[in-house]
Amino acid sequence: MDQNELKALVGQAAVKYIEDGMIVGLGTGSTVRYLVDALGERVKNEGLNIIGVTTSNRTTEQATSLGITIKDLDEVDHVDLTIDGADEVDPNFFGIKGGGGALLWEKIVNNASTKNMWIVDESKLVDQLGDFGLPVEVIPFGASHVFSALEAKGYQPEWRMDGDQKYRTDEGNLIIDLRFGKIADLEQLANELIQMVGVVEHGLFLHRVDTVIVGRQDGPEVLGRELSK
Ligand SMILES: O=C(CO)[C@H](O)[C@H](O)COP(=O)(O)O
Repeated sequence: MDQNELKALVGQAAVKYIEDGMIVGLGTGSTVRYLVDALGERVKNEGLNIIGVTTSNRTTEQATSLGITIKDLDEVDHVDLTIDGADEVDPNFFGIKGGGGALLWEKIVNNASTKNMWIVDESKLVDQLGDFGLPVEVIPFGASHVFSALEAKGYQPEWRMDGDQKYRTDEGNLIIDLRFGKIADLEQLANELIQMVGVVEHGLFLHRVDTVIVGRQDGPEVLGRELSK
């Protein structure tokens, strides 16, 4: 199986954890696209009655086109289960997210959710986080000063680009990718970044996930707390 087939495999495995009546957080990315396709099938064929809360405008567009009911996070009082992708996952289920630029809404929906599941192909599993790079979302006002401060710390920042323009998140913010390789102290870096004025969020997701479904050549492997299905 190639990487896309492994992504499809975990998307289809994860949809089985969605139960009638749930409020479901829907992540962003190419792996989650397969999940949303499979969820659309269940809504259409089984009459599954769920409410989705999305983490990006992209996911909202896909889900609504498939007949999935979507509400804003502020219209619901809780989220039962959020299923999202990730860019790197370590043995503690700590991860890096934001490769698709949706890290801020993803972290907010994750935080509102009773249970969180990640779906990844096996290439995303690493011993130590960092080689992917670490996305940091900053507000546009004064962003070059945040960039310079990150440069001065030796974090090798790069602007996330969209063609010849700086990439804009759904929230209208900018993303700076840090490229300094493996991260020695995750908690320390997470605290340091979130305290920088102008930084809105970073892509380190620590202590945030219960279950990871990994797409392997011999089938999906469920790691961590098995959620009922
Ligand atoms: O964090 C994300 C978007 O902000 C994605 O979940 C992450 O980039 C994984 O994407 P993909 O499933 O396309 O590999």
